[in-house]
Amino acid sequence: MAGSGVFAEVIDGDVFKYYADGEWKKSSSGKSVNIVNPTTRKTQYKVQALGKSNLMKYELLIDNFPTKTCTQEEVNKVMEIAKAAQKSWAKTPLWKRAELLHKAAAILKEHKAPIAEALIKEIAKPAKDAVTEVVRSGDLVSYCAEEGVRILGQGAFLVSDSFPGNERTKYCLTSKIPLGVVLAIPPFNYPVNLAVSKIAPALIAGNSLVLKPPTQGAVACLHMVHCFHLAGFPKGLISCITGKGSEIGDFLTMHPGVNCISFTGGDTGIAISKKAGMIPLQMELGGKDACIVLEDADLDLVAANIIKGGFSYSGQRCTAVKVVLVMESVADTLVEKVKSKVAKLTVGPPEDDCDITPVVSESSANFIEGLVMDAKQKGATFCQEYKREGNLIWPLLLDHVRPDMRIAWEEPFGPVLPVIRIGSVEEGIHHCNASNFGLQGCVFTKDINKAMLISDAMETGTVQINSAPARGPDHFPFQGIKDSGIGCIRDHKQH
Ligand SMILES: NC(=O)C1=CN([C@@H]2O[C@H](COP(=O)(O)OP(=O)(O)OC[C@H]3O[C@@H](n4cnc5c(N)ncnc54)[C@H](OP(=O)(O)O)[C@@H]3O)[C@@H](O)[C@H]2O)C=CC1
Ligand SMILES: O=C(O)[C@H](O)COP(=O)(O)O
Repeated sequence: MAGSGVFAEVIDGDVFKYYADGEWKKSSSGKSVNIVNPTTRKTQYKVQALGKSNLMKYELLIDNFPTKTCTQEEVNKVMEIAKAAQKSWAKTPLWKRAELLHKAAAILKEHKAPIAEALIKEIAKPAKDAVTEVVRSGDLVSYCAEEGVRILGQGAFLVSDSFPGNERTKYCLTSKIPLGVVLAIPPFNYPVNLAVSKIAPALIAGNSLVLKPPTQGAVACLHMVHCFHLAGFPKGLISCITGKGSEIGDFLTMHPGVNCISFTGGDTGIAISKKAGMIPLQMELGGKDACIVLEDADLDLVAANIIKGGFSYSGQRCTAVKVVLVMESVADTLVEKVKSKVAKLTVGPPEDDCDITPVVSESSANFIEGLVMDAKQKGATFCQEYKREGNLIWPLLLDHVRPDMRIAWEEPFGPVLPVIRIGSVEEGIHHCNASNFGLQGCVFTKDINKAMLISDAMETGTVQINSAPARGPDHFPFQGIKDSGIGCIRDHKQH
């Protein structure tokens, strides 16, 4: 159970502690943030928080750090310690860094049950998917350790006479060096996996790491961090600061002690990019992944992939299929096939491992409902009746969606999928490229030549051919373009 057994020291009374300097601590702010269970809509957990009063002092802090409240001091201390810990970590042999990461991965996988439980309670992730997220995260940590040893173990040797006008009078040796303190901010939908995808590469490369977990998902993250603690990483190398992003986000992202920010989330990432100073940024942001369906496509395969791509974790994936662009001549058949599969999706609590579970928050459910009502008002065809109870929204396919509807462009992050009927492939590509997002997309056709041409024409980081968009397996390159991200490995088309 979360907060018990080896995790007992992570909690004090009913409030989870934050992690700094190799210890679990209570913030002297005396404040906590409630984590609301999306299913029961009641407080499930509490974590330490920076209070509003700290935020009011924020401007003064940015100027010259004169007025310190306790929690400001706590964060500053974390940054100071992280810097010091990084210096000696960078001198720790690569193989030793890898050894510790392998150990953390094993501990993480051993303790998957309580971490998965937190994912079920905090973000309503279906039970099996919650376990998968933890196991996949452990595997990713190990993979980073293995690859890191190889990649970081290599450098380059250059000689001067390979450049015109030079004699062989100079040699150049290069190797990869750490950045320093990396600030990692993952989103709610994969809090553990998208945290370790930042933590493991940063650590193997000799950086220290300050994690600001998403509020929904914070308890799962704290448990994950404890696995790194149990593995025996040096004090101060990893810290985990909890609190609402809206309250502590600016303070952290503009902190002078931070040397790199790795962020995954929504538009917040664009705001951070504008505010952060001249430091490397890695941004994995939203998407409006298009699924282009040609006349010759295997429609059973398409329907199965639309269900998997559009409705897994209730559509709360950046890589979810978020708009279907289907040729008019096969649209009726495809919509019927998808409709019959939607009818088979189970709807209910994550504990029962239902396909469709409550979305993360009431505000998220309200936002989704707003998109649905806009589409209704503008004449979209509802393939199912719209139904909502609390945060639980039944899966909904909207046919005959037109570009003047918000759902044609906006990311619902919920189990609602628009279908736009197109008269030509060019029309589909045009819609895809008119989006401000460019994360992934997919194309379904039996003609590989057409598939390659269309995937080249789609302005997205990745295009899957005859398969739904997906980030995993986790070692595949993953990069969004336009408003979907910067700073990751880019320009890959998967087939
Ligand atoms: N491209 C990709 O790889 C992925 C992208 N996403 C995208 O993430 C979004 C959904 O995730 P969601 O968690 O709602 O995204 P948000 O952008 O709302 O939040 C992401 C993280 O940022 C924190 N945060 C909030 N405000 C600030 C701030 N001012 N400064 C710094 N940090 C802040 C949040 O903390 P708190 O929770 O406390 O508010 C959370 O940890 C979708 O748009 C989705 O497409 C999701 C997964 C993968
Ligand atoms: O939010 C997301 O979409 C995750 O990064 C998805 O990972 P997956 O596509 O491998 O499930």
